Amino acid sequence: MTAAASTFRPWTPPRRTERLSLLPFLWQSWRDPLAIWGEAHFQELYISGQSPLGRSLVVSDPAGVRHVLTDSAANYVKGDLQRRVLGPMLADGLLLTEGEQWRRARRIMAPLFTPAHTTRTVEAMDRVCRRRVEGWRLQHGARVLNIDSEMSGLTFDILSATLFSDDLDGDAAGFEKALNHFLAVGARISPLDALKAPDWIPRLGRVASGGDARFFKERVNALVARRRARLEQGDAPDDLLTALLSARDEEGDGSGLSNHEVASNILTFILAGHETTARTLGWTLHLISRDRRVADILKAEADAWDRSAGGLRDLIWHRAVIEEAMRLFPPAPAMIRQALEDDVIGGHEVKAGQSVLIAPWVIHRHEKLWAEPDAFHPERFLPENRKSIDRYAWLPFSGGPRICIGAAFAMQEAIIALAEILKAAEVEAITPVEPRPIHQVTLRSSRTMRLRLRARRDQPGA
Ligand code: HEM
Repeated sequence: MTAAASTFRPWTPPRRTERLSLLPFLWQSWRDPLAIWGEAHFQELYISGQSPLGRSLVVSDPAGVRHVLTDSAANYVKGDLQRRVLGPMLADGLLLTEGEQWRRARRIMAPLFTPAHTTRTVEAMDRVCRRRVEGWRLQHGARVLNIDSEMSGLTFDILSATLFSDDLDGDAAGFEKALNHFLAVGARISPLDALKAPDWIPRLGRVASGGDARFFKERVNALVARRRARLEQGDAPDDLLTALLSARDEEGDGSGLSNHEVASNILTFILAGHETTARTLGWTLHLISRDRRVADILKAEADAWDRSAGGLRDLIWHRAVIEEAMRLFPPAPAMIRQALEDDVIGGHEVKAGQSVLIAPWVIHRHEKLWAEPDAFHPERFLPENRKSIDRYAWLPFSGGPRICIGAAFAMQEAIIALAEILKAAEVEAITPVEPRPIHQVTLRSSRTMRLRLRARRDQPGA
């Protein structure tokens, strides 16, 4: 690392030094699972033990992670917990299905998310980003923005424009409200889930958020039905929804996705795609607001970008800063897998049915895997340094066959959004108190993140 490298260290939650007994464990799992991690998790590559959830193995060794996610992926399923938490919304979408149902849907959808296919959306993404930045009217003075809601609105608008040509009934604000309520109330790990209580015992959070799930389902079902009708009339727009409805399982029996499958996947894209990218942008802007040197490098790079798809390749600092932000603040902080059969991972026995935890939050800040793990050093991800990072030590998008299908889409979107913001604005902190991460399905800020955006005065003609 160069002498001039940044040394900003974002606020890091305190780490436990003692074991949690059952009740505090259940309380923390519900309130904020980040508080469960202890000092040892960031020092040991395997932690096996009897947790209140039963026997589990926390795997942070890149070789062990590779074993679970890739080499022996067929032996590890997602398990009940994720399905119980997200099932009410996403039951038959790609994120939660398993076996042949998942394989067939992934085969059909994979060609729509390749980097080459994603490049076709650059212009639409850029249009949406410019519209949002112009809407801030920075020329009339600096503005303090609610970054959480601005970034959620932005990534929702991008999905809406690129996936379904803005054809979804209802405004972004309505969706954001329902989504926030669902994440804050419905999608928590209920102590009853953790204790594997039967489904007929109602979970309060899920009952309270039933309206959110209905709101989403009704809108998306109507969208799919409308589009199917337009396809039959021959006037459907050329976007991802049309592609989803037209795609066929060429390697299989040639059939397509049902309306229900398409609706479940649109909901999955909205939930898995817009919230994660919004949080990535929020944490990235927070880091930039605290590091003037990095901000200056990014502004120069953004100014040089001609808004072309080809020019995105030159935004190497943009990519590096976003990747470093996702290392420090992984939008999906933990993944759970359940072993189907007995196995051994890195010398540790795993019994059939046992849970295996892979936590990017822990792996990305592990003392054995990173130099200065809690410091913001985007240089790590510059092309000349990146090759020394183990593929399985940096997993914001997971790995193996169940790797995020939207990874190229999300990176492209985040880079464009950041470049458009920095072409126009300085990003400034408004208080020395930093936002604190909390794990609520995604890694969010425990209090609303606010930053000041000021029109840049150093641009030609400013
Ligand atoms: C920064 C943004 C994003 C992050 C950090 C992220 C992260 C992840 C992770 C970690 C997984 C694996 C979950 C697991 O194995 O338990 C995943 C899966 C998935 N993601 Fe993303 N994601 C992002 C953006 C997107 C976008 C933009 C889309 C769609 C437009 C998307 C759609 C999906 C889908 C459908 C899956 C399930 C894939 C499968 O199981 O085959 N994600 N994502």
